[in-house]
Amino acid sequence: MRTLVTAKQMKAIDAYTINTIGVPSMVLMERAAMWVARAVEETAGKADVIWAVCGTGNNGADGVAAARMLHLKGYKTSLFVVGDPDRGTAEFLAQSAIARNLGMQMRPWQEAAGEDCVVLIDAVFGVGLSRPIEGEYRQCMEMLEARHAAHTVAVDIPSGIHGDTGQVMGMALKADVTVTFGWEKMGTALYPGRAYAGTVRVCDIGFPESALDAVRDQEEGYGYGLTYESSDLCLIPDRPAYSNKGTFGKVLIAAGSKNMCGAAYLSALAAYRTGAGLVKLLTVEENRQILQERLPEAIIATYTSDQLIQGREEFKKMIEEQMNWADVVVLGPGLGSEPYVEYLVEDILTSAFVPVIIDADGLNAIAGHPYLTTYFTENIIITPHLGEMARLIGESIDAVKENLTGAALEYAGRYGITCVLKDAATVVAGKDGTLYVNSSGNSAMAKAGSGDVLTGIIAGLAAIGMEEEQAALMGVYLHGRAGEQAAGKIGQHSLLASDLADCIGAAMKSVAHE
Ligand SMILES: NC(=O)C1=CN([C@@H]2O[C@H](COP(=O)(O)OP(=O)(O)OC[C@H]3O[C@@H](n4cnc5c(N)ncnc54)[C@H](O)[C@@H]3O)[C@@H](O)[C@H]2O)[C@@H](O)CC1
Ligand SMILES: [K+]
Repeated sequence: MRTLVTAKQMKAIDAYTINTIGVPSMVLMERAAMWVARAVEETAGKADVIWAVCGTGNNGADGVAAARMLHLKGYKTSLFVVGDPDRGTAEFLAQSAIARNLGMQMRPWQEAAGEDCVVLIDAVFGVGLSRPIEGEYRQCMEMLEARHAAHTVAVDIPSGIHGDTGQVMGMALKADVTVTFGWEKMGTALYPGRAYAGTVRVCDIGFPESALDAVRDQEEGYGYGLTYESSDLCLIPDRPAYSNKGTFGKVLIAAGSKNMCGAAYLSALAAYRTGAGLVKLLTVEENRQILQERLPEAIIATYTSDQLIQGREEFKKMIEEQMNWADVVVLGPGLGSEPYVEYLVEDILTSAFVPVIIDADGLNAIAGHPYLTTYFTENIIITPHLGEMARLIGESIDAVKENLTGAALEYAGRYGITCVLKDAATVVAGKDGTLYVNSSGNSAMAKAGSGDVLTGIIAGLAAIGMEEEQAALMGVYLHGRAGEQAAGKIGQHSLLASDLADCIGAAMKSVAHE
């Protein structure tokens, strides 16, 4: 499990370490610069020209210090400054004085035009970036972008990427390696920042772990972000030897509509592959035969759309019985948009007292009939993609994209539910402010049916005993791991959602304790 911090949190950690613990700011900076210099040395030869392009804040000061270290080791290092050097931070002024005392020239960035650069140290902005990049800064960064250095090392975060949201603030510089300090920044865990960062190295510069606790919950009102790694797969419960199919939970999947049964099939398959003991598909009568053929392991229960509208009370009773049977429910894949879907959603939400994972058309029904949110309980997990989230909150997709974590946290907090907001780096927000950013998976998973598999995985994990929020976090991670396994076998372009489901077992097999 790794911690992710926002820019504000990181600044508070800096301030606490310096002011309360008493580690001098320059000591932290010297360590930071050593890691940056080391990353440069891994690729630069003594004959290669290295540029350190530095803003006048502390990110720039890191850059100046790293350049000085490389200069002392005999590398051809040029120092360029963007912004007014006389108005730099105290650390920037101190680092500049040291560099000059050692005979280094600090030149305005405009003088770089016409010179060569093999390795670029990007130290224009760090986590202090707070507004779009314009004017001189933009001109400088455009010049750097056009220069196409063979290798770019970003200091802390690629300049131009927002430390909290990963958004490009007007423009940003692409890095091959980002050397970051203390903890990984939210802005390089989320896209597009993640695509700009290259390989992220988290380097220890002496922040004590206690700094994390000391500044927790400051400003934002919620804690740190987290992301899983391989070793966290061991959080998935064991399968006890003395057990039967009832031990591993019963999943009910309310999904599919006339001529649409693929989503229901994929969700059910994934729930079984994740370990559920019994999976029942609740769908329209037209789907019975094909689903029975595709997945004979599943129990099939059906209804007709007429039955639903005409005999509502009868229908409600049937739904209540199904809900009593289930340990976990999936609601939505492929349900379509017929008027009866609203009633189906209402009846399930009012009679289910177990975790309910709502996806796709289930969410669309809720977006179209907002009164349905009044039935939300803490058992609910919603799994919207960006478009579904935009519909749920009545915003544009772009607005959701600009602040994925904010949108997910706000919605989860407002209704006291778990919100899985699906994107290339999926975000999960819990009712109490848990914030997870996923690090597994790949673009091969961007295909129809992938979301249906995710609902099945989360349901499967809940069925084998994980608490709903944990099942959502782990489900997202495991889904990505299955995608990595499947793409490795089948290839990035050819992967199908069913391959993803079939690779869940291999992904789970990498559990440390197996
Ligand atoms: N002692 C410390 O405080 C440490 C700081 N560290 C470095 O310090 C960085 C943070 O430094 P700063 O807080 O000084 O901030 P930055 O160096 O990231 O940015 C400098 C300043 O630019 C201004 N600014 C923001 N957006 C702008 C825009 N669009 N156009 C023009 N100016 C803009 C802001 O006033 C900001 O304070 C970290 O990313 C890290 O690299 C590390 O050396 C670790 C230790
Ligand atoms: K930077």
